[in-house]
Amino acid sequence: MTTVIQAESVTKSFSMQYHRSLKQIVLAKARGQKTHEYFNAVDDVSFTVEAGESVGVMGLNGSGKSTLLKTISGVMRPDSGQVLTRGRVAGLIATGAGFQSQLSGRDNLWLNAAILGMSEAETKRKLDAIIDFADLGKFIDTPVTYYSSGMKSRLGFAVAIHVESDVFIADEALAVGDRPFKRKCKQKMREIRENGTTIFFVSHSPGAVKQLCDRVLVLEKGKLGFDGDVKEGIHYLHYDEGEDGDDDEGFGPDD
Ligand SMILES: Nc1ncnc2c1ncn2[C@@H]1O[C@H](COP(=O)(O)OP(=O)(O)OP(=O)(O)O)[C@@H](O)[C@H]1O
Repeated sequence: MTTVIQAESVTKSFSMQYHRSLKQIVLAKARGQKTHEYFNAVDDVSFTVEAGESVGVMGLNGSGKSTLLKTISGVMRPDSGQVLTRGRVAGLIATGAGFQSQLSGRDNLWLNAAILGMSEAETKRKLDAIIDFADLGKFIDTPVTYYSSGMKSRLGFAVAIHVESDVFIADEALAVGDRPFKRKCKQKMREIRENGTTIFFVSHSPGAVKQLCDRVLVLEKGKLGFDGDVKEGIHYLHYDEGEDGDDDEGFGPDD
């Protein structure tokens, strides 16, 4: 087995600001009050992912999922611990990250492809497929500044999903497209998985995680609370109770 992601005691902390203006900060300091506090968004998280595994990352809002994803993609550095990855890591970390709003969708496609490490030849080869996947019609040649958030998401995802990668990482919260688009993304992610690409997928949707993943990590206030079987992980989170057990959010179950 080949390890493609190795996270060792990964910790990322942020500061929580209590005041917005300089005046408030100065007043608070003069009164001897705290102006900010540090907290661990990701707290001493360790795990390994083997090549070909499809791992879901679940947890309540603010539990550190996106932050963990960013440390794996290299967008953020852990404050302590380390993340080692093998091969090309690509995916959707932030909708429209790196988009230049005054440039057209087509120009941004080239730009985004370059940012994600695609060569000119690779982008040329896949251009039609990416444009076809984004399905933005004439809007592909209008400035991105006029795009809706869903349209940006379509373009970002279309590029990311066509990058040949060893590890594909995706934050489902960023796939804000409409239902047919989500269905298309889900199908594409299944294909990627069948091709043997390792998947690291942040989701709130038990249905999507059950369909796409063979293992789940559950984060709790930045700590790794569970690592193992998908059904057990969903049960650990109590996401299998009540009506939400088989939701159709995100890339959820087939329609
Ligand atoms: N750049 C930042 N600066 C300060 N705090 C941040 C930053 N990014 C995230 N946080 C904080 O870190 C914590 C974890 O955030 P994160 O986005 O990783 O959570 P999440 O599990 O992905 O949440 P959600 O399910 O709501 O998307 C939150 O308390 C958030 O406010």
